[in-house]
Amino acid sequence: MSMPLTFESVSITFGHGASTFTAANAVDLEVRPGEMLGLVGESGSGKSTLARAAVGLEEPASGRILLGGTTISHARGAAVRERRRVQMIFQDPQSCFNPRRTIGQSLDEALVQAARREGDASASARVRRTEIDELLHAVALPAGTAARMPTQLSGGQRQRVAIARAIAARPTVVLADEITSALDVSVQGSVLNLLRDLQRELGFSVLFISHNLAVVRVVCDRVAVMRRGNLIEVGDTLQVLEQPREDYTRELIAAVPTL
Ligand SMILES: Nc1ncnc2c1ncn2[C@@H]1O[C@H](COP(=O)(O)OP(=O)(O)OP(=O)(O)O)[C@@H](O)[C@H]1O
Repeated sequence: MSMPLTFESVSITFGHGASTFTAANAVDLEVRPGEMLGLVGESGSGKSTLARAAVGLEEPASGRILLGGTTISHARGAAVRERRRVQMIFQDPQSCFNPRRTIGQSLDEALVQAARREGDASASARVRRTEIDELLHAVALPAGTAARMPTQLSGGQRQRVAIARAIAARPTVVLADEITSALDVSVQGSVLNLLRDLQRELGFSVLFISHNLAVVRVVCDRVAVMRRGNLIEVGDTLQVLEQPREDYTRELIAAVPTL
């Protein structure tokens, strides 16, 4: 199902009173159906915080986040199930798996949740086992991976499983937060290609958070630039990277020798 993910004047703060820190300041941003939108900006500019709010890990102090017509920030009940159409993949794939569950159990849980949300009768365990094999195949891992524990996998393998789990949730939007920066350079490209191939095949949109402007240039349709909690520029990738409107964007680009 293709729907935009919309941030409407979203502010996110940490702390209280005089020590209140604004990590996101009235951000308006739309991730359009099917696109790959890059989100760039220096460390601490609020990129992760914004993404985390879309999956309920932070709560906006004001503004709201919508998926299609449904408000998914401050979500309760049915809206929480809707929000699972937004899936986040983190930099460190180690931390987001239950260490006591096999990979197969984690994928199974995502399949069951998605089936419930869609109102499908949850398929039998045998059918789900086949689906798990297919998911692992889609991310180029052997079926035997299902029986393994997260700690028994390499970083690159775990990140493939994280992608498989996101896909199992039948996502409308995938938030990819620095998903290759903890990986060995030799496997970064294959994980990125995998995400892009699956996006094309399944049609979800991606918010691609990255410090690597060279990669953003290759994979993203549009780019949004954040600075100190403010969204300062958004546009087509080539326009933003070749004819930036903001000095800050120009400085960001100048700091990357490979461009
Ligand atoms: N739980 C928290 N409590 C207090 N401050 C926080 C918390 N989470 C984030 N921040 C602050 O909010 C700001 C934005 O952080 P965020 O992680 O969103 O930045 P980022 O742009 O994703 O940075 P990076 O590129 O380094 O990941 C930072 O100054 C950070 O210190």
